[in-house]
Order: sequence, then C-alpha cells, then structure tokens
Amino acid sequence: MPDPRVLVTTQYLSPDDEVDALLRAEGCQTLHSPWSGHREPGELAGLLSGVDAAIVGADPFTAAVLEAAPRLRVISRTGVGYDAIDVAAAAKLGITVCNTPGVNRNSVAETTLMLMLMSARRAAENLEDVRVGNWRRLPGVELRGATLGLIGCGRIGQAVADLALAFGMRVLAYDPFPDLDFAQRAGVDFASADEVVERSDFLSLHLVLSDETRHWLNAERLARMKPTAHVINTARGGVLDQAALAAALAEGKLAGAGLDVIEGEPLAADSPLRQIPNCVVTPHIGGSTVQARRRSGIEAAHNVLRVLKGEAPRNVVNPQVLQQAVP
Ligand SMILES: NC(=O)C1=CN([C@@H]2O[C@H](COP(=O)(O)OP(=O)(O)OC[C@H]3O[C@@H](n4cnc5c(N)ncnc54)[C@H](O)[C@@H]3O)[C@@H](O)[C@H]2O)C=CC1
Ligand SMILES: O=CC(=O)O
Repeated sequence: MPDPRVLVTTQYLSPDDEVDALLRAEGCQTLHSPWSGHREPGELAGLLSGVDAAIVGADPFTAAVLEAAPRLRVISRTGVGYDAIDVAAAAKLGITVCNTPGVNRNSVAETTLMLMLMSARRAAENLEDVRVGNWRRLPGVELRGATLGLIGCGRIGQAVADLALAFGMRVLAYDPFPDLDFAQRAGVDFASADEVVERSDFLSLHLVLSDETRHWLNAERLARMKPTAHVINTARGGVLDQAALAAALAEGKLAGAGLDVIEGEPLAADSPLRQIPNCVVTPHIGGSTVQARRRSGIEAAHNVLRVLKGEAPRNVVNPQVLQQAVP
C-alpha cells in the first residue's frame, strides 16, 4: 500500500519520538491528534475519514465513528483495556483491533501497591495536614499479615500478587478462569467471589470492564466487606459503583479507598469522591511510566505495520476479522 496514513491519538506519543520514526521509516505518513478526555462531536470521525490505521489511547470508537472510516484497516491500542472500542462493529467492517497486553503489568502493579500503602497509611489526610500546617500524625495499618483479595488474577493481578507476597501479605483471588499453575507456584489461594470480598483487608480490582462486569463491586458486595477494609481499583472505573463506594466511605463502612480509574474520566469537579478524606484518587497513571509507554508505543506501531503488510498482529482482540480475510 503506497504511503499509508496513520492517525496517532495516544496522548504520550509525539511526532518526534521513536515510534513516529519507526512508522515513517516504513513509508507511513503520520497525523497526531492526542486524546485528552474530550472531543467535539464528529471530530474523531473527521480525523479517521482518510486514514488506513490508527494508534489509539482511550478514545471512544463507536460504531458510528467506525462507519465514517472507509479506509481504516486497523485500530492498534497502546496498552490493554479496549472497552472504549466497539469491537463487534469493527469486526463487521473488517477492521482489526489489537492491543499490547503485558506491556504495563509491572507499572500498574506498582501503582496498585502505591495506592494500597497510601490508603493503609492515610496518606491523603496526612499529606493534607502538612499542607495546611497540622501535625496530627494519623496512624495507619501494616500490610504484613493482612489479606489481599484480587478480583481478576491475569497479568496485572498476578504481578500485584507477587509484590504483595513480598510484603508478607496473604493473597486470595477470584477469577472465573483461574491460573492454577500460577497459584501453586506463587502461593495464592483461589476462592469464590463472596469469600474473597468478605475475607479481604484490601480488595483490589483487576478484571476487564464489559457488560457483565459493570459495577461488579456494587452496594451489595461493598456491604459484605469488613468495615476495616480498603478498596483499590486500577482496572476501570466502571467495574465499581462509585456512588455506593462514596456512601460506604462517608458512613464509615470501609477504612479507605485508592482509585486510579474513574467512571467518566476525568473526575467531575463536583464528584463526592473529592470531598472524602480517606479516598486517594490518581489520574489514571497506572501504565504511565517511561518504560511502559515506550514498550506500548513500539509494540502498537509494529502491530499496525504487520496489518498493513498483510500479516497478523501480535494480539488481535477480534480474531474473526482475520478469519474473514481468508479466501
Ligand atoms: N490503570 C491503568 O493504567 C491500567 C488499567 N488496566 C486495566 O486492567 C485490566 C486487567 O489487565 P490485565 O491483567 O493485563 O488483563 P488480563 O486479561 O491479563 O487479566 C484479566 C483477568 O480478569 C479475569 N476476569 C474476567 N472476567 C472476570 C470476572 N467477572 N471476575 C473476575 N475476574 C474476571 C480474566 O479471566 C483475566 O484473568 C485491563 O482490562 C484494563 O482495563 C490495564 C493497564 C493499565
Ligand atoms: O488503562 C490503560 C490500559 O492499558 O488499559
């Protein structure tokens, strides 16, 4: 294909980085339009109208947007979660969707531990005290000896388990597709969802967001947790009922929460979560390290180049497209 055009919307990729150089060295023309959480109606469809490939972050690729992209052959997600892309609509239109699983597992696992430690040591309140001139020295709890419950024990859940075990925690996990080899090797116990929710001192969410998992941690499950427990979410905001969490924290039914992801990012100016002292919120920085960004950008570019050359990319999330392509 002569001079394929590649739209790049991932916020941290720029026209003068090595990812762009890699694409240009293979004859691609690049067009950058970073996604920062908002676009005017019709803007994305307009950008896509003349491109062959897109390297994307969290932009919403709805069916309507995809239908306005007659040349588009591949959407290459930098990172893991592709819940913002209508994968079924892409498949119908013959557009390959691929992602880069694993590139940010260590970065997200470290973010998870950071949020656990911040919640355990009441970091938000203690830091605010220093900022406003107080010196109350609010006490926290140790991680050693506490039980961590993982909801979802795939790549990131397993990396979190490894770190938590090194901290001396017990680790329980719920996953409908449990990796029993990992559990045995690492010393993790799989249990039912109810048991994990009820026994955890720290409950950490690492499952994929889908229609089935939306608001997985709802008011009913939150009510079954220990009142001394902490909720950590580095998966997707939508797997947690935020209003129910805010109510449980405000009523003292949980000890604290650490959230890297929010339903409807960025966090609304009037969100009750901003007013809750024992809730730490970070702006979706789980995969935001130099190392993870570099790996995801390069791998996403290679996936685009593979599709443009008629080869299979490394991780296709709608493989029915490839089957359709076979004559
Ligand atoms: N905060 C951040 O910056 C980042 C967030 N993420 C999020 O983390 C999620 C997990 O990523 P990975 O571990 O790499 O994915 P993965 O696919 O390796 O693991 C997901 C696990 O969830 C399990 N699962 C599916 N349905 C479940 C259910 N109903 N209950 C419990 N477990 C269930 C799967 O069996 C799988 O083991 C991604 O889908 C993404 O949304 C990923 C990277 C960065
Ligand atoms: O949220 C980031 C991702 O890689 O998924």
